[in-house]
Amino acid sequence: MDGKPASQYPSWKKLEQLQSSKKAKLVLKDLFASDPSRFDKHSLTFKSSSPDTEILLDYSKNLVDDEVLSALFALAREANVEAFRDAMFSGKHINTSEDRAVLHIALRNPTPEKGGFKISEPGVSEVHGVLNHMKEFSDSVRSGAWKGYTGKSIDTIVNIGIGGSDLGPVMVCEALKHYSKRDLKMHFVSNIDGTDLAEVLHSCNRETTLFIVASKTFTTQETITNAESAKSWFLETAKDKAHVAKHFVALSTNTKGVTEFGISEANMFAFWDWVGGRYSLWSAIGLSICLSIGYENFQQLLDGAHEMDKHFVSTPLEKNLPVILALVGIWYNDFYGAQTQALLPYDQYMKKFADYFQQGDMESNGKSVTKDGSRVDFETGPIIWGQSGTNGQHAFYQLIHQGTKLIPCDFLAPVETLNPIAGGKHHEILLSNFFAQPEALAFGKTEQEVRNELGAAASNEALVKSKIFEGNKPTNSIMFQKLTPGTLGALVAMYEHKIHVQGAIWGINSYDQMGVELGKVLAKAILKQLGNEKDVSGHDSSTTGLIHFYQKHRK
Ligand SMILES: O=P(O)(O)OC[C@H]1O[C@@H](O)[C@@H](O)[C@@H](O)[C@@H]1O
Repeated sequence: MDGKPASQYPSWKKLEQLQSSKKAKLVLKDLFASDPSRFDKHSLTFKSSSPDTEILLDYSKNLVDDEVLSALFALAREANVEAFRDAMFSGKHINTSEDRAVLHIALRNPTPEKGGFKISEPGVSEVHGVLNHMKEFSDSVRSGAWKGYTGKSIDTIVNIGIGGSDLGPVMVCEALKHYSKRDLKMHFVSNIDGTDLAEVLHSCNRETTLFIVASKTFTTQETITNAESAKSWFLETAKDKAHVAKHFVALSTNTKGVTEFGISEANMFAFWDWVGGRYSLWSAIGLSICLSIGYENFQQLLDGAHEMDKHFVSTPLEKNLPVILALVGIWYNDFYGAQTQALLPYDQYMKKFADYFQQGDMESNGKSVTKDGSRVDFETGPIIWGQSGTNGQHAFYQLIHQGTKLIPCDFLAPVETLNPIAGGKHHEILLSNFFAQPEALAFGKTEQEVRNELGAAASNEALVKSKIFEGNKPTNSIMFQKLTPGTLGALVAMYEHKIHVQGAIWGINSYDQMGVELGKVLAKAILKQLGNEKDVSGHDSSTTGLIHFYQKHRK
């Protein structure tokens, strides 16, 4: 909690010993054979009544036994995970490098009278006022009452933002498309590459398009440049700058930047410096989500997340879903040398889930010094990747099954589909794959099984070897009833807290992102030198050569 390197905890040493002494014994086939109640022992259900949500976490297919699990829970206790969690929830400035509280949990917190957590930090009491503003505004746009500069209703939303000001809204709008207003087109522009904006503008009508400029700092080069270009495009026909107010709104913590851009404060939706970009979808940054699915559904998303917050705060570590995910993740990341973690949702609506948590996890825990500035002597955040099933099966699962790398995987699926087409046939096939993959990964196929299958062809030794599945590949399986806003909120919060717990154990600051700065600074300096070959200075020969090549060949 105080930045002590994790490798100094007694249980860390114990886990190292367990890994080397037990590795050969931690074989899923044997663990399941010797304990018929393994699933019952190592699966948990999260339930919440508001909104109605149930999530099953089956972590029985992990390379753990009771001794390993108890050492992992001991590690969490030695690292003061509970105290660190409580420090976050009470508004302590756990983002030490920036001296900030970390309070995305306050964004989905009901008022204390309605049972919310008591948090005293400037801004927290304003949360519900901003939510009301978001409700009023989104209701008015969705009902058609909000008119563009020629008196027509809005039929197209363009969210301009990048990183946390893009990925959360994109992921949630995609995940909850089933609940969306289908006649309101949603677009997201993030890249500074002009192609991103240009392609979106092709399908927009200036009279009926609303631009949301989403930027916590309102200084991000990509977003401000895209927003300026969108404004110029709009003014090509709207002409009068006064019309901007009907077509541009801002989501930001920077009132000055917003008003200087030409958006009035009345059209600004505020949030606060204690909301990290990658934790901001619950804040005003979620306005595009409200517009797409309506405020009631957005509120359900927040409520689902809050229910998971309550679970995280009040459940003993041994029954705590985010804690268990974090600990088994650490087991592979730090003791088995696993470099990555795959997120594999068997729900097409969740196709952006892994992309979203690439930022969520990798920007949070991609750190190599602890909070007190020591270089870590262990591995921190994993590489997060994945895509929706079954597409991944026909692309990269080969490597997970038979490659040389250990890839712990989380499989996620709904019991019920939102699109039961062909009498539910698609969903049954989808789920049969969801059940089959972790089974195949865990139990594999032996040489003998391959020989029996091949019959006479088993004389081809190379063929036999190529068909063996070693198995013993660890997975978590997560099932939920169906993808409702509340369930999605709970799932996202579960992974947020997983990241928090891992960061706490590693002693790193999960809430700053210094690693994104250097490239930005260098790009600004280089931009000034691009005009003239003679201005290019201060670089290595490779960078200079590349810039000169560009300058020589540009038209
Ligand atoms: O929301 P703004 O301030 O434009 O930042 C957008 C993104 O910028 C990046 O450099 C990171 O720092 C992200 O965490 C952040 O989400």
